[in-house]
Amino acid sequence: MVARMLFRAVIMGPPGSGKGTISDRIVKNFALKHLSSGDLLRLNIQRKTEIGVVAKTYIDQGQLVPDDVITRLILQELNNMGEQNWLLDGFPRTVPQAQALDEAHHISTVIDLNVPFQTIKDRLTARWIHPGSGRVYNTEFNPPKVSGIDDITGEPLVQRDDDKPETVTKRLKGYEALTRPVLQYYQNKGVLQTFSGTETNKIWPHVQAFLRTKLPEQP
Ligand SMILES: Nc1nc2c(ncn2[C@@H]2O[C@H](COP(=O)(O)OP(=O)(O)O)[C@@H](O)[C@H]2O)c(=O)[nH]1
Ligand SMILES: Nc1ncnc2c1ncn2[C@@H]1O[C@H](COP(=O)(O)OP(=O)(O)O)[C@@H](O)[C@H]1O
Repeated sequence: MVARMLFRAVIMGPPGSGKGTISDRIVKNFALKHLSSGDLLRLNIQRKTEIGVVAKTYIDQGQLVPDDVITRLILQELNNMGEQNWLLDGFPRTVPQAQALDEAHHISTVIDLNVPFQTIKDRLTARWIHPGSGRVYNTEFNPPKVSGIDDITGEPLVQRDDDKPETVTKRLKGYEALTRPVLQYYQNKGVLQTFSGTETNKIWPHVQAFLRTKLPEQP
C-alpha cells in the first residue's frame, strides 16, 4: 500500500504581516487544518490554564514564550490532529523550535510573508479580534459590519494588549533577532517560498497559485 503524502506546511512572517488573514483564505480554499500558536496561547490565557498564566507574562511584554513551553503545547496539539493536512501559523519562531518540529514531522512547504515593518506598524494599531474564535478585523482593511461587534456571533471585539505601539516595536525587534534565522534554516532545506508585498489582496493570488501546485482546491 502506498502511504498518502500529507501536506505539512508552515506560514511565517513578522507580526501583522497577514498570516492569520491569509491562513483563513487558505482554509476556505484548500482542505487542511489551521493551527495558530497565538490563538492557542490566547485561548489558554482566557481559560487561565497553567500555560496561559505563564504565557501572558511574556506576551504582554512583547516577548516570545519560552521554547520548551510553546513546543510542548504545539507538538501535543499536532499529535491530537493525527493524519490530516495542516498549516502551522506562528510556530516555529526560533531555530530550536524549528529543530524540535523537524524531529517530529517532515515539513514540505514554508510560506514566508515578507511585508515591510512600517506597513505593519500602521496595521496593528487598527487590529481588532474576536477572542472566542480568533477572527481578525481591521478598522480600515476589513471592518466588522457593526463597529466593535463580531459579524458571526454578535459578541464584542477587543484590541490585543500586545498591539500597543511600544510592544509592537519590541515584537518586531524580537522577530529580527530570533525568527529571521528560521527563514535561513528553511531556505537551507530548500522549502522556503517567499511572497513580498504591502497588501494582502495582492499577495494572496500568488499564494493561492502556488498552493494549487501542491493541493487540490475545494469547490
Ligand atoms: N490595511 C491593511 N490591513 C491588513 C491587510 N492585510 C491584513 N490586514 C490587517 O492587518 C492586521 C494584521 O493581520 P493578521 O492577519 O492578524 O496578521 P498576523 O499577525 O501575521 O497573523 C489585521 O487587523 C488585518 O485585518 C492589508 O493588506 N492592508
Ligand atoms: N512559536 C512561538 N514561540 C514563542 N512565543 C510565541 C509563539 N507563537 C506565539 N507566541 C507568543 O504569542 C504572541 C502572539 O502571537 P501571534 O498571535 O502569532 O502574533 P502575530 O500574529 O501578531 O505575529 C507573540 O508575540 C509571542 O509572545
